[in-house]
Amino acid sequence: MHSMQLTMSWLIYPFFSSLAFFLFLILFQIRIGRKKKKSEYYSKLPPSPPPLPILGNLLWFLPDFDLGPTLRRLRSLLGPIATLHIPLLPPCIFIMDIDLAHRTLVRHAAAFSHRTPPLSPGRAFRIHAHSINTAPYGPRWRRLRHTLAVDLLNPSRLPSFSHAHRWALGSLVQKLQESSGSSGVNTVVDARESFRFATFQALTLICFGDKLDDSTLRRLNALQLDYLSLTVKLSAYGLLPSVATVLYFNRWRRALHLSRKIDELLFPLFRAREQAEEDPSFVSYLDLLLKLGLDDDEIVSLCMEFLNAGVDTTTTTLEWVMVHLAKNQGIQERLYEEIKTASSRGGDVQKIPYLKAVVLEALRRHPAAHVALPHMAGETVEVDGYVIPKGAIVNYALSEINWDEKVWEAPMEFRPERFLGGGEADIDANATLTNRAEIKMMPFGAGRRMCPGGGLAMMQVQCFVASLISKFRWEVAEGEEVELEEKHGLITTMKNPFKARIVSRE
Ligand code: HEM
Repeated sequence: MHSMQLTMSWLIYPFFSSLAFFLFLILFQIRIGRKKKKSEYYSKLPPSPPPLPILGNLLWFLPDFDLGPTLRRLRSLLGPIATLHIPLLPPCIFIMDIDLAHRTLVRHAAAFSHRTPPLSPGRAFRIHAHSINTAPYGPRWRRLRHTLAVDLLNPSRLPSFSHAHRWALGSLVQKLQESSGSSGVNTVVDARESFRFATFQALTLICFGDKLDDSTLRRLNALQLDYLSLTVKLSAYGLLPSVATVLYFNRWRRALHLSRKIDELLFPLFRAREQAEEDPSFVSYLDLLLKLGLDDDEIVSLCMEFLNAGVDTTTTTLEWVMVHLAKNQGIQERLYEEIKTASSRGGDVQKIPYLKAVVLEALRRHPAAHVALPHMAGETVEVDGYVIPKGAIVNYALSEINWDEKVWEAPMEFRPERFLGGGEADIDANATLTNRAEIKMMPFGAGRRMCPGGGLAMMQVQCFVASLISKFRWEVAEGEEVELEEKHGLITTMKNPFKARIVSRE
């Protein structure tokens, strides 16, 4: 009897919840339909594939909601600006061209610097509730962003974080050396896991100001990973929070539990830092946040955003650089020689143009985010004869921009030389990361909402690559194929993690 009841509840529960969901969809569609008819703007929206009744263009995301192929099809069918109609959402505009991206994000900055409202305000999601990326465009966002982008991460302060990179690299290199045999050869290294932990370690020091002990680091790392994977699973909250709470009650409870565990770990760090003596040579993110008069919930949210936004994006960029260096031994040897020469002359390795070019090329070829965080039009704007109405969701397809054949020769090839003098990106490497008129790619976005951590990420990846190349020769593990296939999630990663063979150079 018990098992029968259980089976029935499993059958009935999804049936009624799906029925409720579709009824809601139909009612909502009718409501949107009425509004659309009223609005003259809808006839002037950027082109869209013919929408189906109720489902709109939802089928464009099938079979697996993989945005990469969807954007490519959309661009080849409709050109550099297109609309997709998704049930329950305002029109979703996709911009897939550098010039259009620049005109909207930089020239019409005030209109396009808004964000869509955060997923859900519930307790379980408060970690996302107070962050910079979800903050509405306005004075609070400006104050928080200034704290991160200017007070903490302005270029003149970046060198003060070099001890964080040295600390993390020390552990990483030791781990790699220990795992290599007496011959100095390590057959297979699961690069992603080691890189991720080292990146996480460095960012925790910049964030919290103290070197966390190994057990705290590992606990926080595990909680952060759990929280990120739940965030993906709970993305349905963006559409229908109340339905999602019922459908995914267990996940919602887990998010609540995780969020409490994170508090238990972080609150004592906050109290300890409040008591610590100030060190003018190194100010952490937490030091700055504590001075803003925010409450603990807000500080947890901002610290977790720092880690969530920084760790996996930086790790995946580092992984792609190392994959290409292992695959292209010529590029690796040239880089090694340049690093050796600069070090022997006592020069700053970070300033080697070829090193920067290699990292920029990895960011161009494999942007960690194929689409920037969604922007929202804060006012109605006309672009190239189309109307982007107030409230529309505006998405920037960074991968399509970075791989545009009109801008880049053989865009799918890995050619760091593009970023050197005389190369096709005929602006110096730094300029590609600023708001200059002549941007050719935008792995960090552009305009007022551009990634505030770009400089730190560049510095960290360059520093890690220089050290890893100086200590070891990186090869593709025997019998392993290097596939450049990508997997889309919160960020885009390598589909099959990189298995490397490393040989000590010492
Ligand atoms: C390779 C590493 C990174 C990449 C590729 C990357 C990329 C991006 C992109 C594409 C955006 C969205 C821009 C837009 O919406 O127009 C963004 C936003 C953001 N990133 Fe990064 N990021 C990286 C590292 C970091 C790091 C290290 C931090 C923190 C220290 C960080 C913090 C943020 C924040 C707070 C935002 C939201 C900005 C706002 O809404 O005003 N990112 N990032």
